Amino acid sequence: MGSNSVRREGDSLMVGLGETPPSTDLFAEDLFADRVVLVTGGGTGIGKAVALAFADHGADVAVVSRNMDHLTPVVEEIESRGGRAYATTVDVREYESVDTMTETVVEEFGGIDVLVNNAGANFLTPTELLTPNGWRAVVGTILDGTAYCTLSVGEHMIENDGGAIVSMGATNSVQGAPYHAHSGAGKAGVHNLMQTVASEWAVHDIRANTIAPGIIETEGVTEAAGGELPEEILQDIPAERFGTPADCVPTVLFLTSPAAAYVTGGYFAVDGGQLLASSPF
Ligand SMILES: CCCCCCC/C=C/C(=O)SCCNC(=O)CCNC(=O)[C@H](O)C(C)(C)COP(=O)(O)OP(=O)(O)OC[C@H]1O[C@@H](n2cnc3c(N)ncnc32)[C@H](O)[C@@H]1OP(=O)(O)O
Ligand SMILES: NC(=O)C1=CN([C@@H]2O[C@H](COP(=O)(O)OP(=O)(O)OC[C@H]3O[C@@H](n4cnc5c(N)ncnc54)[C@H](OP(=O)(O)O)[C@@H]3O)[C@@H](O)[C@H]2O)C=CC1
Repeated sequence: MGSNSVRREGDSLMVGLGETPPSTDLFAEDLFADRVVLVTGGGTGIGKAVALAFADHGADVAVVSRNMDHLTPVVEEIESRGGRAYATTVDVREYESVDTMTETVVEEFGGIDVLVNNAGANFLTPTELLTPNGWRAVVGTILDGTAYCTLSVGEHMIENDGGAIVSMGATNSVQGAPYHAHSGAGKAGVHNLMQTVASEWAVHDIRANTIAPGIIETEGVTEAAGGELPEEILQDIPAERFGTPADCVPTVLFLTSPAAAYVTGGYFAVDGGQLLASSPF
């Protein structure tokens, strides 16, 4: 535990930089009762943790991605906890596929109240080695995918009296950094898109916000980093640890709940302080 933590022994509601408690210790059990939540990339990593948490708070949850093998276990897990869940495949880079996904989920659950644009892709590469296809694979998933899901589900939300959208950005969108040309540009676009949507769709009772995870330990980021997260990175993280999917969950739940009714167009880093400047001394 870092020296800046305030923590009492055995107290799960500590305030500080320790572990994030399970959302069920923080939010009402029925916070999302009668709500339908769609999580893209909901079969792995952060998306899976978010999908399970929404279900724990009463939501009907749809998880979508390209590969059913990732999704089926999440549906089974939610159903085993007594919730309702549904999975369907989608490639968020293809608008037709996205529109079919929206129709299918609306047909299954009768509507969509919350959209979590979580599907993502990344790999690290020197910019001069980035091929047009590599650019498209990443920017197509991050930016086109977020835009297509927002347009398709947004149309439905506009017709149906509102909703809340949260998109996963990344701290690498704030300033350029080596090996992130595609990912950084795509994530910057995601935040800008959420701000525009927030400004235009407030009249439709739709809120849109961006969450920027720092480095969250998942199989996806480990693969994107080339198989291992270098420990040296921890020197730049005041919390002195990598994040976990559980660290991202409460911010997603807060931003899509009525507690955030006046919060839209925002950018929320969940990064253990990674974006803060390092000491000049
Ligand atoms: C160390 C700290 C890192 C901090 C990063 C923090 C910011 C963000 C983090 C995250 O987003 S973590 C989550 C990442 N999760 C994933 O990436 C999971 C999904 N990943 C994928 O789907 C693939 O890895 C993919 C490559 C991103 C997409 O796969 P797809 O099947 O669509 O494409 P391919 O046909 O395999 O390849 C397309 C194109 O891209 C080139 N390419 C793929 N991998 C690499 C690589 N590691 N290095 C360089 N180039 C790569 C591939 O060669 C193809 O291009 P062409 O050869 O056809 O020109
Ligand atoms: N982990 C981290 O350190 C950070 C993560 N983020 C962002 O958070 C989000 C989740 O990251 P994380 O959990 O680590 O990543 P994962 O790799 O675990 O998750 C990515 C998910 O996106 C899905 N996906 C990828 N491409 C597509 C596509 N074309 N269509 C539909 N679904 C797709 C994948 O499922 P499938 O293969 O079945 O399609 C997978 O479930 C991403 O947006 C990521 O960029 C941002 C900053 C840091």
